[in-house]
Amino acid sequence: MTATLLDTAPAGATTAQTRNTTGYQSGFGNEFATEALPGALPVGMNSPQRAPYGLYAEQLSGTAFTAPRAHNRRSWLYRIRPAAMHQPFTLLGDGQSNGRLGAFDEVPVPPNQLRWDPLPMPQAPTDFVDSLLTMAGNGDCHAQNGCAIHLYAANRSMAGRFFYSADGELLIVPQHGRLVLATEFGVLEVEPQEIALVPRGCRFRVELPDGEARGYVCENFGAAFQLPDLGPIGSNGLANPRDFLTPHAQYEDVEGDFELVAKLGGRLWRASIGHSPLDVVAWHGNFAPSKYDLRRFNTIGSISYDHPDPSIFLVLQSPSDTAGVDNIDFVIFPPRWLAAENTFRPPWFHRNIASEFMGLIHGAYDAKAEGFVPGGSSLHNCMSGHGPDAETFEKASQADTSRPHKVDATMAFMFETRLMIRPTRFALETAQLQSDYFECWQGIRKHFDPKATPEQG
Ligand SMILES: O=C(O)Cc1cc(O)ccc1O
Ligand SMILES: [Fe+2]
Repeated sequence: MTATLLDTAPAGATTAQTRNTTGYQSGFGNEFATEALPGALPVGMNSPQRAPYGLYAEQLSGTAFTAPRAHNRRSWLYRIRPAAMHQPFTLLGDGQSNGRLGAFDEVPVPPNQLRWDPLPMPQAPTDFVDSLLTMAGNGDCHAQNGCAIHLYAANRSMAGRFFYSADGELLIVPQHGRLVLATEFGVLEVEPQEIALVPRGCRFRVELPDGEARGYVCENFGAAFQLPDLGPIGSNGLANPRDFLTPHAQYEDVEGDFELVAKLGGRLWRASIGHSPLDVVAWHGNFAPSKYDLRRFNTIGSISYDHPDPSIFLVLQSPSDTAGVDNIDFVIFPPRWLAAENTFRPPWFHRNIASEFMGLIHGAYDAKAEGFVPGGSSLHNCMSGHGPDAETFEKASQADTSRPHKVDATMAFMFETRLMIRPTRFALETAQLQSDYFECWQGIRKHFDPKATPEQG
């Protein structure tokens, strides 16, 4: 958390739009320092009377000024024009993309298990921001707790348009198609099986190098995601800090009739802006976007008996004010060996205090034989009974557990939250909702035989 890394673009990189191809800076939440022009970062102070190259110095804070040092996040940006320079914001349409965004307090929360097919790709040209569709959420962005869970399915790059969310940090989980996130801090390229973290307030544009893209977004209203403590696991394992990659500074010196879209209070706002806000020539600090390849996760599991709690698959946590009870846990189910002996190896039947929104990036999920497809979603709310479907139960309860088995070619994930997850009206009314999901448990057979010996199970 303390390394200071300084990188400088090669001298002469003074084109209006720099394109940095030197990769990324490594480490989760490091004190980074990066400049696209040599000497653009002031030395020894943050706010000199005149910043180098005629740049404006601007601080972006991600935590309260007085937050404990270990949690304090802020960056200093040296930019061509300050972020304040834009026309006044007005609501973008109805501020909710015609009801597609936000509003997870409109319908009662059903205790039913819910599952959805993937969103179809749009017919009309639709960029990332316009495509955002809220499936569920909880807490309150005004109170900075809880989250919103959105899907995106876009077929057009954002052009002359920039976006930021003041409501929350964005955890973007691509499922289909790559994304180029051109941010104030530099450029992140992410593909399915990678994730991106965009800090609250960070302005960015989403380009689609494959022409279309689909995925999931968890908008974290609460404390920024952090790596979990490892306890007895030791000093390595799960998601290793060095695998989080942050861009080098990269700037655009471009003027035009552009649009800045802001999300605040669950509404979208638009302002005209006469220049690209991606004009940060140098920055330093620990509040910056990053990406992480989920395939680098060091999965740890049972090598004796019993299926472990899914907290063993925790990638990132947004803590709440209660220790160990997170606002959000981001958990993955990556390829792994199952070795537990005499054990029912897939996820067990369960009801949890926490609520679970799941997505599938590719492959199949080991608790469901069919119906949970890549790009699809499921929601099992607080105390809703769920677990393996009938087919999975029959197979796994008869399987040979004397040998390890590889769960391969899969990547599922879960946004698990402390608060119950409230689906939107859209989520409950869309044709993608699988009305027959409950059927997957109806074929479960009664095996109970009070005359059997206990060993016969
Ligand atoms: O419901 C699910 O499939 C997620 C899950 C997986 C697991 O291995 C244990 C508990 C749990 O909620
Ligand atoms: Fe579960």
